[in-house]
Amino acid sequence: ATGSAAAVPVDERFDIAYITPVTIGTPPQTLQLDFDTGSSDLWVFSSHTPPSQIRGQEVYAPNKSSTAKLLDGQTWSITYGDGSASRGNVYTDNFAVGGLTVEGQAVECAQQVSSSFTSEEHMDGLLGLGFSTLNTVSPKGQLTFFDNAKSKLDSPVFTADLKYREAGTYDFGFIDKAKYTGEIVYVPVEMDPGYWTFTSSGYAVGSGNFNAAPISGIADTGTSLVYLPNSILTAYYRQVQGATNSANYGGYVFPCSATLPAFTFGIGEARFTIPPAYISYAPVTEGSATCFGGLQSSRGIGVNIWGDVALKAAFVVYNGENPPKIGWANK
Ligand SMILES: Cc1nn(C)c(C)c1CC(=O)Nc1ccccn1
Repeated sequence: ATGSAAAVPVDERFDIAYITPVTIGTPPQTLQLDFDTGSSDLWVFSSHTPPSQIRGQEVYAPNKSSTAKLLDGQTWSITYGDGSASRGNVYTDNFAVGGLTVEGQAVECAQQVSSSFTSEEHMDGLLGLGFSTLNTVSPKGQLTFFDNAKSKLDSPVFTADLKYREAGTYDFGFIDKAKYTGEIVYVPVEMDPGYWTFTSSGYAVGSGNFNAAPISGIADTGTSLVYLPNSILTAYYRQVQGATNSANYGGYVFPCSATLPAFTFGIGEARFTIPPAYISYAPVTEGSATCFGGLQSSRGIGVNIWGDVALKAAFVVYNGENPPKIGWANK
């Protein structure tokens, strides 16, 4: 079996996140979820979510699905690195992504969501594609959609083809040769503590020379920006007139009119270049002449994160074989 579904920017002006249509239950209920390789819970806005916390999101109503079953006594609670959080109870139901169906998928229903989720009106929940060891359901941890689907997939892989301000694709069970150029370069994945963690071979700022240095980090589709060691950030923003690391805005900002260099990162001998446009992420507030950078410091996070700003510069293969590996190709 295979599946394929669109990854649509939630806000076509800035790629804050990407949403993908899924169907849950019988008859099918369609929701738009943020596919997140940086976490492993599949949770949705639901009929159990307080109406005061819902602002336009679609909700999953298990009581309207003839195939929904409450997982009695199971609860979940997740807090993401940016402080956003949600929690609730758990049902199993039929779940499909782009023609690929899993029966008995654990669907975590939100009974509480934090304000940043309420304000993201087009996002009806998250679909975790990290390793199932990270799943927060207690006392019985649940499997991700990918882990449930894996045995029936033509190949135990999924791919992410995210794009700059336009719809991309998530494919399950196959690698579409039309989506990339050249060769896919694979590097090993360290699956502890449950992220898709790999090591980049180094970086270059603009047309500068390549700094060969191992940079460990996670390939995280659910995080908008790239978070790297401060030494790399200072090397980059030194090249940007008027750039400062602003305590006020919580990161590197610069005049939106500034000329930005590209940023290149290495995967083995291969090189991937993030164009300047991806790094001039967004005005700090609507209409401001100050822009927030797509490259930020990982200081205080504890892990480097290759988020959407980097992922959309490549075609990425998440290979769930044992041992897992991650493949990168230009496109
Ligand atoms: C780990 C981390 N620290 N900081 C500052 C950030 C932004 C992260 C990444 C993060 O929170 N990602 C996320 C958020 C919500 C849903 C899915 N992924």
